[in-house]
Amino acid sequence: MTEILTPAQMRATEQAAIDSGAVTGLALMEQAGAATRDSILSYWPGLARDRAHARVLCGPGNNGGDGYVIARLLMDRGWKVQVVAFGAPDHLPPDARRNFDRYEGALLDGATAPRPFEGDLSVDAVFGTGLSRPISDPTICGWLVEHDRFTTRVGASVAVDIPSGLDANSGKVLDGSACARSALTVTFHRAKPGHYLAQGPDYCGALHVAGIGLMTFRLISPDWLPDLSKARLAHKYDHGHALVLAGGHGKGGAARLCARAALRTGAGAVTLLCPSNALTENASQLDAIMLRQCDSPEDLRNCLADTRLSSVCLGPGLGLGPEQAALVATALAHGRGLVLDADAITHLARSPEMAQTLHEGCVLTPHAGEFARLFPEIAARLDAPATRGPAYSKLDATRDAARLIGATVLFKGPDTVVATPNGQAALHAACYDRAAPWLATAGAGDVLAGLICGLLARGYSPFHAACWGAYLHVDCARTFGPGLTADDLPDMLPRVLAQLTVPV
Ligand SMILES: NC(=O)C1=CN([C@@H]2O[C@H](COP(=O)(O)OP(=O)(O)OC[C@H]3O[C@@H](n4cnc5c(N)ncnc54)[C@H](OP(=O)(O)O)[C@@H]3O)[C@@H](O)[C@H]2O)[C@@H](O)CC1
Ligand SMILES: [K+]
Repeated sequence: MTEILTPAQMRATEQAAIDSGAVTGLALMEQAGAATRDSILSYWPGLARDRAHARVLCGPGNNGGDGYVIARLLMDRGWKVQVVAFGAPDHLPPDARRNFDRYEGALLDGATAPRPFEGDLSVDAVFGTGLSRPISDPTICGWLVEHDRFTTRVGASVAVDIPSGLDANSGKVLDGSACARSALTVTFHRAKPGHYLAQGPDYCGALHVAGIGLMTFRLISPDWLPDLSKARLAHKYDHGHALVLAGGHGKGGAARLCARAALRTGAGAVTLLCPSNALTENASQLDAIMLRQCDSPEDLRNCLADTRLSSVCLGPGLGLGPEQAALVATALAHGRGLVLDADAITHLARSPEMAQTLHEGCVLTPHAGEFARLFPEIAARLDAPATRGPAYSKLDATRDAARLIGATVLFKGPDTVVATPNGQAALHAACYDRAAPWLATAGAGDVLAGLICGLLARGYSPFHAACWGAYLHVDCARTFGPGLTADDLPDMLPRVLAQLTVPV
């Protein structure tokens, strides 16, 4: 089911997120602008290559504010940009005014700017969901006619949130109003009824719905999982290559469990890296998983130089010495999709400098004890008795932790919560018909880290890899049932995936 929101519901959602402190209006506006830029670049790859010339029509409200962000972000990519501004800057709402001030490109007055525009892309950021009456101002009407003609003449045109003049609630052009067609409309968080009703589709062209980091908590459920089938004609490296670091001699079990899980998710290849003293032990227990020696950060750097490597997992059985701390620091410096579990989390808790190098490609998978070591204040707040409602929840704590540390956090437990630095969050509760008590077994966490690493290798985002890893983990446990040990979990994946993929 795809949810749509009326403009009033959307405003309430934005306001609730802002009031909760999860996000600021300015951050939402930045995300809206960035999402529009990304849609433009993916919809017209030719323009992305050529560093095109864009014109942005900016209105007197926050829709105009989005326009100033888009103008700045396109300029940052080397585009030539001009803004045609409507309304006095002093009357812009605060967030739009901040973005007006941050834009340093050409600024033309609507009354005097030349037209027609001979560039490559026209952006309509005149009015969005705040349209309250028909557009009758002759200057604005003239520019909307110009944008509409550009759509016919040139083709590459974008409406920000909704075509100006179209009512987002009904899809009707307000009586007597000007309204401009675009080739592409980029709306935020959820589509609105007006994108689908009445004249809406004729004016919108194509419709992109883009996330802007609005805090939505969702339950991780099978209807949300993608089809995890492998592409029919793809090469093994098209499905990614995961790297798992193992500890020394006699400590390799956890990393092998992790690597086997990563390979079973469908990653094209998995390599286990271990010190030379553990090569024989690992070689005797691995076949489909490749093995490579790593005795120093230099060895790891050499390995990471292979651009086919798409994700890395560190932590299970890794070890807590300074040599292993250096490996964690080296992996972090490489900026790839990275799962940090177990001992890697302890290294992060010991070194605030290292924690500062976490980036958005990282997923941390702490259990309660590790979470408390890494986020002592947040954990104390979560553990305090709930004396008043609404009480501080594991959802709140995970979201705060992710924002604080700048990486996706999966806070393990029977109630597993996943959150990203921008406030996205999801919950997988292994209770009711998803109860999996047999999952409380040694090594189960290593398998979870491997599932996430495998999904990251396949190209899923940190948030989705973590959410879907949590789901698959519980499904594997439930499929096996009583008597489960961690080694059984990866072997359950074929049956679980068969239920979730479309047969070829
Ligand atoms: N809220 C958020 O956090 C986020 C919001 N976002 C963005 O904000 C948009 C909503 O912004 P908004 O509410 O400021 O409304 P917007 O569409 O810019 O217009 C309002 C202005 O236009 C004026 N006006 C209206 N009709 C008119 C007419 N016919 N002729 C002339 N003037 C007219 C109106 O004047 P007033 O009615 O007050 O006299 C007011 O000055 C939304 O679509 C999305 O793009 C994103 O950044 C994500 C975060
Ligand atoms: K618009």
